[in-house]
Amino acid sequence: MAAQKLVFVTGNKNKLAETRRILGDHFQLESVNIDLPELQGTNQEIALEKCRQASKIVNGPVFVEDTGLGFNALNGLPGPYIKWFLEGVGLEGLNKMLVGFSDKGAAAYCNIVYTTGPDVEPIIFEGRVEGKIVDARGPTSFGWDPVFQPDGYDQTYAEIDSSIKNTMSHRFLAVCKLRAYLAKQEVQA
Ligand SMILES: O=c1nc[nH]c2c1ncn2[C@H]1C[C@H](O)[C@@H](COP(=O)(O)OP(=O)(O)OP(=O)(O)O)O1
Ligand SMILES: [Mg+2]
Repeated sequence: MAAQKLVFVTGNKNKLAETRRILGDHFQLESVNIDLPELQGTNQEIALEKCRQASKIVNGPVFVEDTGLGFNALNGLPGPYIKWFLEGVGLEGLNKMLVGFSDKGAAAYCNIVYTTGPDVEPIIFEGRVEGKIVDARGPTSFGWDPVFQPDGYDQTYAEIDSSIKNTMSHRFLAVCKLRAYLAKQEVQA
Protein backbone atom coordinates (compact mmCIF):
# COMPACT_ATOMS: atom_id res chain seq x y z
CA MET A 1 0.00 0.00 0.00
CA ALA A 2 1.28 3.47 -0.89
CA ALA A 3 2.27 5.73 1.97
CA GLN A 4 -0.58 7.94 3.12
CA LYS A 5 0.25 11.65 3.02
CA LEU A 6 -0.37 13.72 6.11
CA VAL A 7 0.34 17.36 6.92
CA PHE A 8 1.49 18.33 10.42
CA VAL A 9 1.66 22.05 11.26
CA THR A 10 4.19 22.66 14.03
CA GLY A 11 7.04 25.01 14.81
CA ASN A 12 8.79 22.36 16.93
CA LYS A 13 11.36 20.12 15.23
CA ASN A 14 11.57 17.68 18.17
CA LYS A 15 7.82 17.07 18.00
CA LEU A 16 8.10 16.47 14.28
CA ALA A 17 10.96 13.99 14.68
CA GLU A 18 9.15 12.00 17.40
CA THR A 19 5.84 12.00 15.52
CA ARG A 20 7.58 10.78 12.34
CA ARG A 21 9.19 7.91 14.21
CA ILE A 22 6.00 6.91 16.00
CA LEU A 23 3.85 7.04 12.84
CA GLY A 24 6.23 4.82 10.89
CA ASP A 25 6.69 4.18 7.18
CA HIS A 26 3.06 3.83 6.24
CA PHE A 27 2.69 7.60 6.50
CA GLN A 28 4.53 10.29 4.59
CA LEU A 29 4.53 13.21 6.98
CA GLU A 30 4.88 16.67 5.50
CA SER A 31 5.43 19.52 7.89
CA VAL A 32 4.50 23.17 7.73
CA ASN A 33 6.71 25.12 10.10
CA ILE A 34 4.46 27.75 11.67
CA ASP A 35 4.22 28.48 15.37
CA LEU A 36 0.47 29.09 15.43
CA PRO A 37 -0.91 31.67 17.82
CA GLU A 38 -2.44 30.01 20.86
CA LEU A 39 -5.46 31.29 22.74
CA GLN A 40 -6.00 30.92 26.44
CA GLY A 41 -8.58 28.36 27.47
CA THR A 42 -8.89 24.70 28.34
CA ASN A 43 -6.35 22.25 26.94
CA GLN A 44 -8.87 21.05 24.37
CA GLU A 45 -10.03 24.52 23.29
CA ILE A 46 -6.46 25.63 22.63
CA ALA A 47 -5.70 22.55 20.55
CA LEU A 48 -8.97 22.76 18.59
CA GLU A 49 -8.41 26.41 17.74
CA LYS A 50 -4.85 25.69 16.60
CA CYS A 51 -6.26 23.10 14.21
CA ARG A 52 -8.90 25.47 12.84
CA GLN A 53 -6.20 28.04 12.08
CA ALA A 54 -3.90 25.43 10.53
CA SER A 55 -6.65 24.08 8.28
CA LYS A 56 -7.32 27.59 6.94
CA ILE A 57 -3.65 27.93 6.04
CA VAL A 58 -3.25 24.46 4.55
CA ASN A 59 -6.77 24.36 3.08
CA GLY A 60 -6.89 20.58 3.27
CA PRO A 61 -6.40 17.67 5.68
CA VAL A 62 -4.05 18.59 8.49
CA PHE A 63 -3.24 17.89 12.10
CA VAL A 64 -1.67 19.88 14.90
CA GLU A 65 -0.89 18.99 18.46
CA ASP A 66 -0.70 20.86 21.70
CA THR A 67 1.36 19.44 24.50
CA GLY A 68 1.17 20.36 28.15
CA LEU A 69 2.53 19.50 31.54
CA GLY A 70 0.19 19.98 34.48
CA PHE A 71 1.09 19.85 38.16
CA ASN A 72 -1.42 18.09 40.40
CA ALA A 73 -0.73 20.47 43.30
CA LEU A 74 -1.67 23.38 41.00
CA ASN A 75 -4.84 21.76 39.65
CA GLY A 76 -3.26 21.04 36.29
CA LEU A 77 -1.38 24.32 35.74
CA PRO A 78 0.84 25.33 33.96
CA GLY A 79 -0.72 22.75 31.57
CA PRO A 80 -1.01 24.35 28.12
CA TYR A 81 1.09 27.33 29.28
CA ILE A 82 4.12 25.19 30.11
CA LYS A 83 6.07 26.63 27.15
CA TRP A 84 5.98 30.14 28.62
CA PHE A 85 6.74 28.94 32.13
CA LEU A 86 9.69 26.92 30.86
CA GLU A 87 11.01 29.90 28.89
CA GLY A 88 10.41 32.21 31.85
CA VAL A 89 11.73 30.26 34.83
CA GLY A 90 13.64 27.31 33.36
CA LEU A 91 13.81 23.72 34.58
CA GLU A 92 14.91 24.74 38.07
CA GLY A 93 12.08 27.25 38.32
CA LEU A 94 9.54 24.53 37.49
CA ASN A 95 10.83 22.60 40.49
CA LYS A 96 10.73 25.68 42.68
CA MET A 97 7.06 26.18 41.83
CA LEU A 98 6.37 23.01 43.81
CA VAL A 99 8.40 23.91 46.89
CA GLY A 100 5.95 23.83 49.76
CA PHE A 101 3.82 21.10 48.18
CA SER A 102 4.39 17.49 49.15
CA ASP A 103 2.55 16.37 46.01
CA LYS A 104 5.03 16.46 43.13
CA GLY A 105 2.63 14.58 40.83
CA ALA A 106 2.25 15.78 37.26
CA ALA A 107 0.69 14.70 33.99
CA ALA A 108 2.17 15.06 30.52
CA TYR A 109 -0.43 15.19 27.80
CA CYS A 110 -0.63 15.58 24.06
CA ASN A 111 -3.79 16.63 22.25
CA ILE A 112 -3.62 15.86 18.55
CA VAL A 113 -6.33 17.52 16.50
CA TYR A 114 -7.09 16.38 12.96
CA THR A 115 -9.44 17.73 10.33
CA THR A 116 -10.03 17.02 6.66
CA GLY A 117 -10.62 20.71 5.85
CA PRO A 118 -11.38 24.20 7.14
CA ASP A 119 -15.15 23.67 7.25
CA VAL A 120 -15.06 20.27 8.90
CA GLU A 121 -15.33 19.86 12.68
CA PRO A 122 -11.91 18.71 13.97
CA ILE A 123 -11.41 15.50 15.96
CA ILE A 124 -9.24 15.32 19.06
CA PHE A 125 -7.02 12.42 20.22
CA GLU A 126 -5.52 12.62 23.68
CA GLY A 127 -2.49 10.86 25.11
CA ARG A 128 -1.72 11.22 28.79
CA VAL A 129 1.08 9.94 31.04
CA GLU A 130 1.15 10.39 34.81
CA GLY A 131 4.41 10.99 36.63
CA LYS A 132 6.20 13.43 38.89
CA ILE A 133 8.41 16.52 38.76
CA VAL A 134 12.03 15.87 39.79
CA ASP A 135 15.31 17.81 39.74
CA ALA A 136 16.56 17.94 36.15
CA ARG A 137 18.42 14.81 34.99
CA GLY A 138 19.59 13.87 31.49
CA PRO A 139 20.13 15.75 28.22
CA THR A 140 18.41 19.11 27.88
CA SER A 141 17.59 18.75 24.19
CA PHE A 142 13.80 18.67 24.40
CA GLY A 143 11.70 20.97 26.57
CA TRP A 144 10.83 19.77 30.06
CA ASP A 145 11.94 16.16 29.43
CA PRO A 146 14.67 16.38 32.16
CA VAL A 147 12.19 17.19 34.98
CA PHE A 148 9.41 14.71 34.15
CA GLN A 149 9.73 11.19 35.51
CA PRO A 150 6.88 8.96 34.32
CA ASP A 151 5.28 6.56 36.81
CA GLY A 152 6.83 3.08 36.65
CA TYR A 153 10.27 4.41 35.55
CA ASP A 154 13.26 5.51 37.61
CA GLN A 155 14.52 7.66 34.74
CA THR A 156 13.28 11.01 33.46
CA TYR A 157 11.93 11.34 29.92
CA ALA A 158 15.31 12.86 29.02
CA GLU A 159 17.23 9.84 30.38
CA ILE A 160 14.95 7.23 28.84
CA ASP A 161 16.23 6.13 25.43
CA SER A 162 14.24 7.80 22.65
CA SER A 163 13.29 4.37 21.25
CA ILE A 164 11.56 3.67 24.59
CA LYS A 165 10.07 7.15 25.03
CA ASN A 166 8.50 6.80 21.59
CA THR A 167 6.68 3.63 22.67
CA MET A 168 5.19 4.92 25.93
CA SER A 169 4.99 8.73 25.89
CA HIS A 170 1.95 11.03 25.92
CA ARG A 171 2.76 11.70 22.23
CA PHE A 172 2.94 7.98 21.43
CA LEU A 173 -0.48 7.37 23.00
CA ALA A 174 -2.06 10.24 21.06
CA VAL A 175 -0.41 9.30 17.74
CA CYS A 176 -1.63 5.69 18.15
CA LYS A 177 -5.22 6.95 18.42
CA LEU A 178 -4.76 9.14 15.32
CA ARG A 179 -3.20 6.26 13.40
CA ALA A 180 -6.04 3.88 14.34
CA TYR A 181 -8.60 6.47 13.25
CA LEU A 182 -6.89 7.07 9.90
CA ALA A 183 -6.54 3.34 9.25
CA LYS A 184 -10.29 2.93 9.75
CA GLN A 185 -11.04 5.84 7.40
CA GLU A 186 -8.76 4.31 4.77
CA VAL A 187 -10.59 0.98 4.91
CA GLN A 188 -13.94 2.73 4.55
CA ALA A 189 -12.76 4.94 1.66
O1 LIG B 1 7.58 15.43 24.67
C1 LIG B 1 7.96 16.50 25.15
N1 LIG B 1 8.92 16.55 26.11
C2 LIG B 1 9.36 17.70 26.64
N2 LIG B 1 8.93 18.91 26.25
C3 LIG B 1 7.97 18.93 25.29
C4 LIG B 1 7.45 17.75 24.72
N3 LIG B 1 6.54 18.09 23.79
C5 LIG B 1 6.47 19.42 23.80
N4 LIG B 1 7.34 19.93 24.71
C6 LIG B 1 7.51 21.35 25.07
C7 LIG B 1 7.64 22.28 23.91
C8 LIG B 1 6.95 23.54 24.40
O2 LIG B 1 7.82 24.26 25.25
C9 LIG B 1 5.82 22.96 25.24
C10 LIG B 1 4.58 22.62 24.45
O3 LIG B 1 4.04 23.75 23.80
P1 LIG B 1 3.37 23.55 22.37
O4 LIG B 1 2.68 24.81 22.02
O5 LIG B 1 2.58 22.30 22.34
O6 LIG B 1 4.65 23.30 21.42
P2 LIG B 1 5.48 24.26 20.48
O7 LIG B 1 4.96 25.67 20.55
O8 LIG B 1 6.91 24.04 20.74
O9 LIG B 1 5.20 23.69 19.02
P3 LIG B 1 3.86 23.90 18.13
O10 LIG B 1 4.25 24.76 16.98
O11 LIG B 1 3.46 22.51 17.67
O12 LIG B 1 2.80 24.54 18.99
O13 LIG B 1 6.32 21.77 25.76
MG1 LIG C 1 3.00 26.15 20.36
